[in-house]
Amino acid sequence: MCGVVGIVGKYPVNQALYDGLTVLQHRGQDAAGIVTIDSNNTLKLRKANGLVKDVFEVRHMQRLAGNIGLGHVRYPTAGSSSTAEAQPFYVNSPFGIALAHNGNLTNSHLLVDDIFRIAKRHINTTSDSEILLNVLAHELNNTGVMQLQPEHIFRAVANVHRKIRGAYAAMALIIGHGLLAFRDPNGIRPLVMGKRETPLGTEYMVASESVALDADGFTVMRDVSPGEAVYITQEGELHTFQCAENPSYTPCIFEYVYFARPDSTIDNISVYASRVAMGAVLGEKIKREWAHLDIDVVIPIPETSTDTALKIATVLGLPYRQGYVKNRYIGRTFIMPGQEARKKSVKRKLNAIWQEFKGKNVLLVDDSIVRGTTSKQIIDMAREAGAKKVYFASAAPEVRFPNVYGIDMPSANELIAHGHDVDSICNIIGADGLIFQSLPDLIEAVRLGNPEIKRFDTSVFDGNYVTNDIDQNYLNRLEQLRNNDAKAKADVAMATDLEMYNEG
Ligand SMILES: O=P(O)(O)OC[C@H]1O[C@H](OP(=O)(O)OP(=O)(O)O)[C@H](O)[C@@H]1O
Ligand SMILES: NC(=O)CC[C@H](N)C(=O)O
Ligand SMILES: [Mg+2]
Repeated sequence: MCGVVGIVGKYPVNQALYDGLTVLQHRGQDAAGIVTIDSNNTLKLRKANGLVKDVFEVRHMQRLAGNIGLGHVRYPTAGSSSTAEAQPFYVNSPFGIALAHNGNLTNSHLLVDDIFRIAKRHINTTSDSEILLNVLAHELNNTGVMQLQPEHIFRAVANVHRKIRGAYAAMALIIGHGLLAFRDPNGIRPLVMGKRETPLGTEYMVASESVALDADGFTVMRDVSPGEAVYITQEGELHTFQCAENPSYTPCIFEYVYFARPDSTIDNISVYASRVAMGAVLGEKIKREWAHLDIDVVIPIPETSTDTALKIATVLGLPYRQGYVKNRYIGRTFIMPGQEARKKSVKRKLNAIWQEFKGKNVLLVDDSIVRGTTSKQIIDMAREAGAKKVYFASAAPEVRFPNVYGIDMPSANELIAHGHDVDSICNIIGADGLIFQSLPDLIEAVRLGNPEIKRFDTSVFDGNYVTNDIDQNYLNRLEQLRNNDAKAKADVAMATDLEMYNEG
């Protein structure tokens, strides 16, 4: 998952972009970048590996001049983790365009050849986002005009929709024009727009999550619709248009389970309320199926599961205790790039308060069990702290299928639930009992917030991919490209291609 933010303002936007990225940090911890257009119509870019606070020093911020810009935090799902694939990407023709992308294209392997043959465009990295930028650039070029009008831009986006598949919430700065943002026709990844009034006029902002708008004092106008494009000219005129032929509203349900911040509202659904609702339905299931168990206390696994766990405790009429303390200086473990890093970080990140465990039957609650890295270690910790019995509940169903839309779960074999039933997962993680939310219950909990959404992308749970273009061959290829070994090799290889991107 990545986070994107773009602003067309009346004042310098560097600080607001930085602040927006800081509150989207949970969506990507590997790299960050900002690009602005200054008063000479020059793009100013800074991107590097690392957290937002480490990537941008004062000298970089001073360089990022201008009233219009965009930013990105990266969690790689294609290519490597190297700086060369940090975003935004840039192409000089037509006009000068810089692009940032959240999501993952599912036909990028088919597009590279076409781009070279038809558009004579060279792709220098293995990032799907560089491909997306070049497809967009080619379509903008094909309009044949020097000064693009909104209809030219929207026609270009319509053609991009026709050519690319997969998930994309993307935004581009076009020199001499403005900021363009668009969302894939299934609305898999989130995108929201807002505005802020100033003495010099209205400023607009588009971002992955509403929390970025809150942080910058923008009010939410609405979500960008699946397939829709939003174009804000450099002068601050807003244009929107539905560019997809057959849009469908099928957002990724995993945003609500894990990715998004609870204080965000995505597609009119409060992430926080959806997590509480997940606790309500799972609490009822536990009541029905585990009535015979003697649970003393409900303990969340910080951070994401806390809202769900509190609700479960309320439904069960049991105490809720913060039995684990989270080290606030360690990031999210799941979105770390390699399994070794993830494993090591769990113990550095979480520590048990033994008094909450000693002699008790505890029910641990997590939002999801994906590779089982967290649950296994956390259960060991509970036992070491003296727990008598350790039961485990997951607010999401078993994750059995790879994700192809911007979450880095490329290989079914890395998933603990792949090929295992609940009893054997329970054995592997070492729990005395394990219960999962059912998929219909999860969907119901999230849909409560917006019943107009008829379907979510639930592919990691049921293997039904909303873009209808994923077959076993695709999944095999993905697995080969992105299993742990392949990723490590790609990182080493790309690291030697970097120098051209490495401006200080
Ligand atoms: O089964 P696994 O492969 O371990 O993945 C699932 C775990 O990873 C995430 O936590 P993370 O530490 O990333 O973030 P959080 O602090 O937001 O919960 C998630 O909340 C689960 O705890
Ligand atoms: N998680 C994402 O949205 C990743 C975006 C893009 N596919 C990349 O790897 O950079
Ligand atoms: Mg967690």
